[in-house]
Amino acid sequence: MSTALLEIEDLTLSFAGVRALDGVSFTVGEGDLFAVIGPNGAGKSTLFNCISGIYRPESGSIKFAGRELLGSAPHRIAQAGIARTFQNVDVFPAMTVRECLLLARHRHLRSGPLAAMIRWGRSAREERAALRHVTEVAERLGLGHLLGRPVGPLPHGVQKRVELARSLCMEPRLLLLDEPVAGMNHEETAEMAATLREVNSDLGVTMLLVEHDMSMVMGISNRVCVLDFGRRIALDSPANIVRDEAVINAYLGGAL
Ligand SMILES: Nc1ncnc2c1ncn2[C@@H]1O[C@H](COP(=O)(O)OP(=O)(O)OP(=O)(O)O)[C@@H](O)[C@H]1O
Repeated sequence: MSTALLEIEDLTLSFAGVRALDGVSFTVGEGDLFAVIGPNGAGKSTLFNCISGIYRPESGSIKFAGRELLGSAPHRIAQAGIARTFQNVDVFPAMTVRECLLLARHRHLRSGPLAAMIRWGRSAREERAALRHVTEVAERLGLGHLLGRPVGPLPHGVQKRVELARSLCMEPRLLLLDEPVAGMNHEETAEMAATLREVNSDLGVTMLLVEHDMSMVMGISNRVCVLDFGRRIALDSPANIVRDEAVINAYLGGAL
């Protein structure tokens, strides 16, 4: 059994009387490729928003590497080592891939604008290191030849890879992936699945994934948590989840 990296305990949050999360608990182990699935409105995005500090749950606890995250601002949570990808790449379309990745990387630098003026030596070194790191990440994700190209006109599948690269430039310990293959064709989905597996095993990045593509989820994850109406209805290996009657009735009957 791996060491616990993310411990979610009894998380509850309501919106105008609707229980978006209702006493949800689970643990993501270091190195896991952990999926959260469930029908529309099950509470998956709400869960991500709680972990990344955008929503504050009414009760419960979210521990990351043993430290309570509840009440921490989103930028503190990111600094603690949790990065997140969004369903759509949220950048200025005219930005190049390089600029987009450098922007993410800059949050990682120690020098702010003032330090950049005063201690330009360290700042220049950090800039060079940032550029090296961004290039390495882009090459690993097959984006090296696109570094100078604007993000806006790139095909959807490539933009999703840029989004993944952007989050990896922050060197996260835990990556929250929000529907990483939504809108992708079969080939792009297979490529993205292989990349995620590689990032998980080669870079040792633990992943928490929300996705509706069930064959992709079952193919890459080692643990699956199923939510329905804000409640956890199952938590098991993919092989057992596809046979679970409650899961089939609530979700997989329609999704497989
Ligand atoms: N900001 C909000 N204000 C009001 N209700 C919300 C808000 N965010 C989520 N909800 C409600 O909480 C419930 C859970 O929604 P959530 O978006 O977390 O589900 P989901 O599992 O991510 O769905 P999907 O698969 O469609 O993205 C839904 O009933 C939704 O309408």
